[in-house]
Amino acid sequence: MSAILEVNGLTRYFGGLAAVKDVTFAVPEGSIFGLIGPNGAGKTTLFSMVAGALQPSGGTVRFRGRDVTGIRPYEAVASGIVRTHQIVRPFKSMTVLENVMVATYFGRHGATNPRVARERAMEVLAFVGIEHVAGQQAAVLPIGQQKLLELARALAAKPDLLLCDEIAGGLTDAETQNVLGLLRKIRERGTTILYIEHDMRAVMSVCDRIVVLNYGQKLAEGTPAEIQRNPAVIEAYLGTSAAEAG
Ligand SMILES: Nc1ncnc2c1ncn2[C@@H]1O[C@H](COP(=O)(O)OP(=O)(O)OP(=O)(O)O)[C@@H](O)[C@H]1O
Repeated sequence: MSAILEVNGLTRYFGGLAAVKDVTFAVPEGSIFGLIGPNGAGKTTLFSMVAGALQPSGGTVRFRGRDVTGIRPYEAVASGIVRTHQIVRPFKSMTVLENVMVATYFGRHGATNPRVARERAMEVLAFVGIEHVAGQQAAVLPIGQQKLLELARALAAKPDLLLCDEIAGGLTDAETQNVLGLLRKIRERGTTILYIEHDMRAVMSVCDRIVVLNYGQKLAEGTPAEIQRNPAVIEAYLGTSAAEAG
């Protein structure tokens, strides 16, 4: 299977701190690819560089073989790279439907008029299962539905590569299972997913392959089974929880 995304030697400094340092991996097209690591490991920084929100200090990002290092966020979306945010940020005074309609105008094959935008937005809301709250104000949704709205907004831009940042954070077990089912369906429809998640059970159950970051560097890469028995990964996580407990 060919790689849709290749990051090579990707590096980002904040002052003297290397938040991401010399990270290299390739994401196979059509996979769910996990990005995990203890707090502060550099996951969101790496995501932001792929999404064009943050300039790398070094290294390259290639998407479908094309060098997209340092592109602007709108260029990333236009080329098919779309992210969700860990902290969801809907337009709060707009309805759920309006929030998704806005997103349909962006991305490849963007909507060209309100009728198309509305139709497409309703389709996406039905896909994630919140079409029944389409007319509600986004601000009043409970967290579970806010996360689904965040996912719907990203999908409305028709990504080829969906960057999914802790979509299961703060959800109940049942809500998490629902979201994981949606990620699998999204993969079935041909969209590749790069997935940051703290919930280990979620990551292990849904990912085809996983990269582990620690202190900004790649610590390990492999299948969920390989990662679960990797001594360096176990130590990084136990070390973190021991430090937190202390
Ligand atoms: N804008 C910034 N300015 C300065 N330092 C930053 C900035 N963004 C991130 N950092 C630092 O870079 C490191 C990596 O942070 P990052 O948010 O990428 O980690 P993470 O793995 O996503 O963490 P978490 O799991 O807690 O979300 C941390 O030490 C963080 O404090």
